[in-house]
Amino acid sequence: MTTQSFRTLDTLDPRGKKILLRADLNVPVRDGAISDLTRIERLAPTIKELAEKGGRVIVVSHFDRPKGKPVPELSLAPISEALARVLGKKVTFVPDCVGSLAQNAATAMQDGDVIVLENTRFYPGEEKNDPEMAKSLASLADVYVNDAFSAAHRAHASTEGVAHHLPSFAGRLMQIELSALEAALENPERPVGAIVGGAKVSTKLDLLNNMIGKVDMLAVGGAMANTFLAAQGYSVGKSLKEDDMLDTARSIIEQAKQRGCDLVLPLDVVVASDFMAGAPTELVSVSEIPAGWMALDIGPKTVALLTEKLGTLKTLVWNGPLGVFELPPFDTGTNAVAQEAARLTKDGKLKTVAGGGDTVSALRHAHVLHDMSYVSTAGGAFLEWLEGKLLPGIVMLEETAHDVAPL
Ligand SMILES: Nc1ncnc2c1ncn2[C@@H]1O[C@H](COP(=O)(O)OP(=O)(O)OP(=O)(O)O)[C@@H](O)[C@H]1O
Ligand SMILES: O=C(O)[C@H](O)COP(=O)(O)O
Repeated sequence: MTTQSFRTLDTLDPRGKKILLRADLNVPVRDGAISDLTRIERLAPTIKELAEKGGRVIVVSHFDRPKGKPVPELSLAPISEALARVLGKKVTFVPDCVGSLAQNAATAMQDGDVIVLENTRFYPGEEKNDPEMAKSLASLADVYVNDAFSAAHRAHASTEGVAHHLPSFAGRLMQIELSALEAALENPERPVGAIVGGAKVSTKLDLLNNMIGKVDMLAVGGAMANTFLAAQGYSVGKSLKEDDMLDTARSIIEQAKQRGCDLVLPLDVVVASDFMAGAPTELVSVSEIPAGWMALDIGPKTVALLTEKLGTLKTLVWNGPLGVFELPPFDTGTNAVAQEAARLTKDGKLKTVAGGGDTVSALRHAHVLHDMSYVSTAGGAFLEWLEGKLLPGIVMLEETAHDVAPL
């Protein structure tokens, strides 16, 4: 999968054209307000470029999971207002996506106008990738631009189906996301390492297997590491672990050896008697986790080991926290390693690419989010990409790249 294999805005003259722009306006909302504008801010350059060149930009997106029915609280109306503020430009919201309101609004557009249509997931055809819904969306526009890397793992009408019916292009954010990910894993400056943390081996099995074949060093942290430690015969008390994954963990350890991947596991951990702030804690070696206690963070010897390993790398991919970062003091290990990665990145010694919802929260919590070389806007799509899966939204852009003569 390479960015060269699909068309970009470099070969699109948008003047006078109606452009169906698939964005990802699925922004986090807390207490009724957007809590993070990153996705909107990262999308804005594509819209600005298209509108400033005289394109008529019809933005479509899903928001949350309304399951094919209109849910008033999940309307894109307030998000289109936020988009207007970020763009510093009028944005018209259309409370419809495939019906006559959308058709009329698209027809009435002038060069440089931007409209946002209602949540694509208010319609059952979206997630079913219904060809009728795809055709209906396509009928609104002359060309399709997909700028939603973070939704590219979904084969939906607005991410995949519509590209069968219109000349299709990758937007600027899509291009940037793919270039950054390719630079980290497809053609990285070596040595390349990965930090994979989080809760469960079972949800990251494909990712671990794919990483082993691609990286020179793989550090496993978080509760996932407990499963690996248990697989090596350590007693991990009442730490979160997956007993049905012990054989799998052993096979990953063996595979890593065979493929020359340095698999790094914790040497020491911070344990607590209870999963709560203020619970008594102890720092122990992984061979001394007391019965009835749980490992909730990596310890200082592990931080020192990871610091040493990071110093040998040129490229680092990070997904998943190394401990329960939401509950101090169990954020200490994640914070320390994140700050070291940030320091090396700022010094120009390391290229760091991070992604995933919890990972972004953990890096923000460690105050280093903006010090990484690249932080993906994607959660699930980033994980699937790390797993080595083909993402339908991107496959479609590639397959249709030569269908219609460039506009
Ligand atoms: N030692 C541990 N014990 C229990 N939970 C842990 C431990 N280390 C990390 N976690 C928890 O793992 C969770 C993150 O894991 P999860 O696999 O769900 O997310 P993720 O894959 O990092 O998220 P995303 O896909 O959004 O990047 C965090 O809530 C964190 O508290
Ligand atoms: O937030 C995301 O990861 C994307 O917008 C996809 O959302 P989904 O998991 O609801 O398909």
